[in-house]
Amino acid sequence: MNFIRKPFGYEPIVTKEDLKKDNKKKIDKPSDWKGVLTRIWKLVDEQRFLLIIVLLMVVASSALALLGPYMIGVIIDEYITKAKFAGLAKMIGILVFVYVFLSVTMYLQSYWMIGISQQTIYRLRTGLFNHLQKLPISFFDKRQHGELMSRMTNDIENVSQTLNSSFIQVFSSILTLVGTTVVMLMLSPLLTFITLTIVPFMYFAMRWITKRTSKLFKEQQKAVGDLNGMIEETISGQRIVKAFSQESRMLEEFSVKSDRLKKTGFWALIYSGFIPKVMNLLNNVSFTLVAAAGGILAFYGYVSIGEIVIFTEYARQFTRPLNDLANQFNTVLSAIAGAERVFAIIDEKTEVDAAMDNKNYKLKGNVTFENVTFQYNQDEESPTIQHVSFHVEAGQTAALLGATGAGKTTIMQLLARFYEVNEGKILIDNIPIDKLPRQTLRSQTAFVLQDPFLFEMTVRENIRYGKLNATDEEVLEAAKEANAHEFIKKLPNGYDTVLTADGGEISQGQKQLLSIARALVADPALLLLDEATSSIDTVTELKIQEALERLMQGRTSFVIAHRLNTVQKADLVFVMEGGELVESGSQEELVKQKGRYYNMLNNSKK
Ligand SMILES: Nc1ncnc2c1ncn2[C@@H]1O[C@H](COP(=O)(O)OP(=O)(O)OP(=O)(O)O)[C@@H](O)[C@H]1O
Repeated sequence: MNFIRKPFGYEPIVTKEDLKKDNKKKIDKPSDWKGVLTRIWKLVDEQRFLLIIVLLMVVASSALALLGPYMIGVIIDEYITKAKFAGLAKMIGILVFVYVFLSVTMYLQSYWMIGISQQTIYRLRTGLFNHLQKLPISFFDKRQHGELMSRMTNDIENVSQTLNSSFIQVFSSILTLVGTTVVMLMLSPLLTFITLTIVPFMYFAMRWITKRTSKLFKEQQKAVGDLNGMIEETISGQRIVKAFSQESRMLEEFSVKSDRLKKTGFWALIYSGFIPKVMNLLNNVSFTLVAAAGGILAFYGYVSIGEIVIFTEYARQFTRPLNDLANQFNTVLSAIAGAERVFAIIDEKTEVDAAMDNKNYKLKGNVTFENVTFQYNQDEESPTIQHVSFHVEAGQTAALLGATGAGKTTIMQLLARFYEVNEGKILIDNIPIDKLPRQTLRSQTAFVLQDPFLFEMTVRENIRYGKLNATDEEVLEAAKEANAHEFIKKLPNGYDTVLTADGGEISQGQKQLLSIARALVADPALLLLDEATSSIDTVTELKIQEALERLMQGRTSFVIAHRLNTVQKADLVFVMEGGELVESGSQEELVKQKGRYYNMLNNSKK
């Protein structure tokens, strides 16, 4: 049976069964909250002095919040009912001062706490980003980009929000609760008992509501995530949507998701809207009870009118921190869980270079593979690369051939030390690759990929990405050599044209030319090229060929070749099959062997 009835034609969202299930699952909880809190504390503790001031401010504001109502009671009993108007003005003056001072302390505590939390978050965020930069490619292989983005944004934001407000709120709520109870007990245990009778009702009412709202808010978040995912996909895949005339189907799908969001949003707001109303109702009941019981007690002389006023004020103050604590509980837990996920990434092992002896080594470019075997995942049945051995002299060009999935890209990735080999050795200039610091190796290696990645910055900066300290002249020179200068000149702002992310407004061929210019600026000893397969017009293709030939001159180059022309110009040809190097040698040697390369050659001529 559905739990929520159906006004306004909206379908019920939460059922009793859902709530039962949800109770079992519970919310996003950290597994080691003590460890996480200790680490957050270490970050916050860097600003210990400011933190102590904030805590003193919280103590001061909680005390002032207690003092205000107490003074009102005293003013009524000692001045108004006794008609002592002479000292009244002074007392009112002090009372005003107390409330002004209360506001000042509250403002200052949140001002300084926001400072502390922003500084803490800044360090956490920078630490996380810094760490991400040092993680091996294999780490990124295993994770979805969206998930990592969520760590960088949502989880960090969650921790930030909690530090901003929850820290002060939890501390001041506890102080207010304890302080109010103590003072109330001192004034009248009986009225205190009457005031506290409201607490269990409040607890059960809040539990009833939050059980439903937390489920609904989670549903709403999921619906928002689904909808955003779909919007992102539809916008980035707009060409495909249009090409396959899928607009109406996308619209239908969108309507379903959007409708789901409308319904969950409706119920989430309806239920959360109950909270202040129920609290208000219970407050008023408490107020009435205290006023009625207090009136009777006052009639018999057990309490004064001033004390009743103090009690009614305290009764009101009492419910707020209770409510705050209940609200903060889940927020704090989910922030700790978020922080735990952030710390889990920070604890991931980075790429460490054991040896730094060859830090300034200048590569010549002799490359040797000695019986190399490599596997991306240890649980896979057979290795991706098996017993591969070859030698390429400095300055030579080696063409890699083979069907899709044969392992050509993997050879390149191993050469850039994106992954470590499982067996065998890779030597560069006779130095084992793991004795060359990655930075030294990669700064002298350039990749030119089929679909080069361009950043959302100017053309000039995109080229300079290969060597950050390159002068404008060097960039210009590289662009000219890469045959890119002509088209760059025609862009709206020439070299200062800002490209959209991934160079959406320039052609595939032009992207290639830019990436060749980028490689030329870097002046690498080792070149790793993946020739474009996409059809590029003959003029651009010739330009690319010419630029590549210039780029390859005097450098050791590995080319995943898709054109016969490229293969024929190579000094060595490697044929890969199922992760093995099945043929290797010069053109002539392989033709003579009449093996796979020979067959490929004949097939391409047909
Ligand atoms: N990051 C990775 N994690 C796990 N397996 C991978 C990874 N990258 C590639 N592989 C697998 O390794 C094998 C070799 O892939 P590789 O990309 O080296 O082939 P390729 O010869 O370059 O193919 P293509 O010409 O299609 O690019 C494939 O079976 C592929 O699925």
